Amino acid sequence: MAAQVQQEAAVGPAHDSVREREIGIEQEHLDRVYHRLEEKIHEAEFLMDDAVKRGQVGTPGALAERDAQVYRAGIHLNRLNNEYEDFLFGRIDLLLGKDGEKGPDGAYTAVEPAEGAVRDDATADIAETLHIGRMGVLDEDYAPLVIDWRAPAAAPFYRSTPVAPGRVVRRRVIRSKGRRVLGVEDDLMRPELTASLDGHELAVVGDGALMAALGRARSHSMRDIVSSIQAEQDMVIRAPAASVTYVEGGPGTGKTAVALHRAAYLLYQDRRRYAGGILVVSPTPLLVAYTEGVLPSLGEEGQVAIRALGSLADGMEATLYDSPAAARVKGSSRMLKVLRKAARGALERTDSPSRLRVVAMGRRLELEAGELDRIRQTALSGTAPVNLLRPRARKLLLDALWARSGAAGRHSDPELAAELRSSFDEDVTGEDDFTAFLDAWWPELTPREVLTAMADEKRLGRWARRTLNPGEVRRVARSLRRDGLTVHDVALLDELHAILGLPARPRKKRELDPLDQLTGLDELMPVREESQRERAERLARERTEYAHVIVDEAQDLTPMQWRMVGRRGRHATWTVVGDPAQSSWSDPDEAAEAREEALGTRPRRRFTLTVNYRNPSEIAELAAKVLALAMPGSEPPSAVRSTGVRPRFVTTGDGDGRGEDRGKGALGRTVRREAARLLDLVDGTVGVVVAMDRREEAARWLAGLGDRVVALGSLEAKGLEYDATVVVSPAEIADESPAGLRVLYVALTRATQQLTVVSGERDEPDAAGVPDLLRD
Ligand SMILES: Nc1ncnc2c1ncn2[C@@H]1O[C@H](COP(=O)(O)OP(=O)(O)OP(=O)(O)O)[C@@H](O)[C@H]1O
Repeated sequence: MAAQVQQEAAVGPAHDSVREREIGIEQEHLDRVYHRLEEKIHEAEFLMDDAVKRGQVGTPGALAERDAQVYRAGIHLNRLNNEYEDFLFGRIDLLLGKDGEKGPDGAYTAVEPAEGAVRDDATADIAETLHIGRMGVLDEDYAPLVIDWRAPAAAPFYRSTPVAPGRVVRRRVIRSKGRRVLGVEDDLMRPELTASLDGHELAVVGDGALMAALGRARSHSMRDIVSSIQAEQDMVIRAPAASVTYVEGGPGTGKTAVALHRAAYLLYQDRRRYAGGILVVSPTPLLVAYTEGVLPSLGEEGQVAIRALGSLADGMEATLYDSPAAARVKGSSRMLKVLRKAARGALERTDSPSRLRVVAMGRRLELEAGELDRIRQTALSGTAPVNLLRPRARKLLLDALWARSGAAGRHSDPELAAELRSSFDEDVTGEDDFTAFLDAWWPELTPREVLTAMADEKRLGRWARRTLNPGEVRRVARSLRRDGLTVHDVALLDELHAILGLPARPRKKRELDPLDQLTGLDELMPVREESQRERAERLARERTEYAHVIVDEAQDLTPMQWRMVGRRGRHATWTVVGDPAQSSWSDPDEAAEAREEALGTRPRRRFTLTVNYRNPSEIAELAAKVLALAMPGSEPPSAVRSTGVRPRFVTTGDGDGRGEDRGKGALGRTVRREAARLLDLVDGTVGVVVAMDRREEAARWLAGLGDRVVALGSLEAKGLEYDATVVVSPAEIADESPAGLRVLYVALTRATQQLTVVSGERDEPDAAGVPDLLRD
């Protein structure tokens, strides 16, 4: 709601000369900021040069000094070389604060105005002006030229509203590119006041920065929202990192944007604590690619790993999808029982030896199949990791052979008996036959081997008895016989990794670097052989646990995926963002249970986001009809703007359909024509969303239309957005799976400007082309 209130409060078109003057004022400030930055660059370059010279001395003292200098200079250079758009983007003009105390960033700390700051005749003086930007800059007297957007002093820029203005009189968004100020947009938080700054009345320019941001064309990369974060979003971004922060909100409420800004905020707050890494879990590689530019634009990348669910486990990169029926079984927590049995059962391979023969102390000893089986079962009792049980199995084999040898009763003196036994063990284990037997009979299993064994329907049927029904066994076994890994296989492999207890892979030896001793700070260094990105990648590969875990689109994680993610944040704090109404998982209750288990007993702090910043109201209203079917009684978020353009409905039919184009291939031709039409109407991207098994076909329909348009399966559309979308056959999408209506709700909420719905016959369109599912 905050956004709407602010929009109404914006004061309309100011005179052009006022606008020019205000832009000039901000330009002067930006010039000062750059001047100061240049001084810092010179200082940094000097420090770097000097440090290199000192480094040549080579004494330990000089080395430590060099480290500290290089480190400080590196921070400056690294940041200054990243000249982002909107380096400086905000300004607040404030009334005198209550207590007149200043915080470490040089700004007054009071949130509320001092008594008497507003005079009886509703006039007031501006006592403090703060500029907000991507990083803090102090002038030569340590007064703030720019406040970092994450600093406490910047909070009123985001939090202040006309209902609760605090000290803020005017909130200004400044648009700049490099060194040039392009525009300013003001919101008055205290419109009833006549406020003066340096003896002049405060000017008000523009008609709303938020609307300008929302109306911008979309590209294939998400933009940061640092200059227009809304109050309810800011509450989430700055929530303390204790325990679990849980955020719900409908489509387009900014959950993904908020989650990413929160990562940047947490790093700013406590960089040392988050040296342990922040993991952002995303549902698809497409969403990872879409969002991965946001953190670098906020000046953060080294410590944050954004991973798709299919790439979360070591070295895997799964992009294939299972059929909904197979996915439903593979994602279910029932698989845990099956995997435990499979991990044990997979020890019995077709080439497993059925007898053990050794010669010890001059005697030929033998263990038969029955005895070996019994030993295996004894060794496997309990829940210890299978690969770690090999020493126990080895010991049991030796016990059995010892019993066969008849030597057990030979000595009554315990010391002599122990000596004899130990030389017996040495004798046996020194034999190549014994080692070869052990390797074949108790091989060290890998998760892949076990998963491959599960592709055998008969064996899987045995391991899944009383857990899965025969139809489910068939589906899982068949899906595992396919080439390539599916996204759901990755969670199974990760679980098997835990069940088997593979010894950790030896870490690659790294050269000793004295800079590494500056824990958690070294990723800021620019002058290194390894780039920040490479380092982040390497750390992410080596890292198995994180200090903070952010789960995006949390409603979609299956129980098995929750277990996988949970293992990466056993000692972490969490931010979990999602929308139950968009869940593509068939059994939300089962997933909720697994989520609760992964998050443990940590206290939860809950937030709800209520404003849809993506869809115009015309599209949001249509989507709400599907929401009412998918989750009766749930409230859609309220759309913040309207475009006046209603969704367009087009019918078609292969064969003898009722659409304009009825011949064979009519659907493809129609979709292509509609996509081309939208490409003409919008400047940015167009997404064509189809049922999952039409993906390849749809890519062919769009061939040659250029890279502003993409074809997507319904599940791939998750979290993404486009200027315009074509949703193809709502009925096909809804019928795909038990969660089909919720998936359709996702598909219908991807557009920022225009939506076209193309129906086939299955959609039963009415005379106006509106499909059955989208009618009142
Ligand atoms: N305060 C804001 N200022 C400007 N743009 C915003 C703001 N909040 C959100 N947006 C924009 O709205 C769009 C939707 O945001 P986002 O993708 O984070 O929503 P979401 O809640 O994750 O949606 P979904 O549930 O559909 O995935 C994005 O383009 C985002 O940049």
